[in-house]
Amino acid sequence: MFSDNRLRIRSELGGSIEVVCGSMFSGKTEELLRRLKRAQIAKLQVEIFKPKTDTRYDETAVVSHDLNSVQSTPVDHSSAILLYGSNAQVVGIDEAQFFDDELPDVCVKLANRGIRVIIAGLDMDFEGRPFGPIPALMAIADDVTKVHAVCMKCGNSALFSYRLVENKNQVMLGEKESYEPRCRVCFNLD
Ligand SMILES: Nc1ncnc2c1ncn2[C@@H]1O[C@H](COP(=O)(O)OP(=O)(O)O)[C@@H](O)[C@H]1O
Ligand SMILES: Cc1cn([C@H]2C[C@H](O)[C@@H](COP(=O)(O)O)O2)c(=O)[nH]c1=O
Ligand SMILES: [Zn+2]
Repeated sequence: MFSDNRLRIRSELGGSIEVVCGSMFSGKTEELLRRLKRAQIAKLQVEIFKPKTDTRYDETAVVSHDLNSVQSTPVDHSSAILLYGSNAQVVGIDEAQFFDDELPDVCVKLANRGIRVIIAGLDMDFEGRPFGPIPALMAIADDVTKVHAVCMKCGNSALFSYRLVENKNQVMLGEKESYEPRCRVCFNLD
């Protein structure tokens, strides 16, 4: 399991960028919430953001598939995080794949101010293509954690999000009715 001790010490010195990525249902939001909860227990000032467009479970809260949740600030552009996150010691960002291409620069600015930035998002879309700013964030991160779901076809480790409905738009909000996690073999079956 990821240990945040090393990064916590580093963040006191100069901030850091952590990325939690993987397929849908792989536990990205749970892992983000776990790290943020530990920061809150440590009495650090925590601010959480998500894209305004992500209204799937709730307009404002970040909610995991197991319905654990925490209040957040929905923003329509990554630059707003610089403004609203200015007093934070730890900034959490969920569903980061939906943000604009300025998000990596915003995260670097926050980290350079001494802030620990924890980002969760899909690394690949339903076609297995890199999704939004996540690949660029992975490149500049201090630490990248790739989590895996369970393949709904065979039970192996899943890294892809298979879309069950006919829709070719890259962005299509949904959950179990529209997507299932699959391993590489099962993702390429049909
Ligand atoms: N196929 C699956 N593989 C793993 N976890 C699953 C699966 N289907 C449902 N879950 C549930 O989803 C939870 C993870 O939810 P969440 O953290 O919101 O994932 P993510 O943010 O990566 O989509 C798991 O703890 C588990 O209870
Ligand atoms: C693969 C894929 C997913 N989405 C959407 C579907 C969900 O609303 C979110 C992912 O949420 P999770 O917390 O990771 O389960 O993204 C999409 O718009 N396009 C895609 O290709
Ligand atoms: Zn499989």
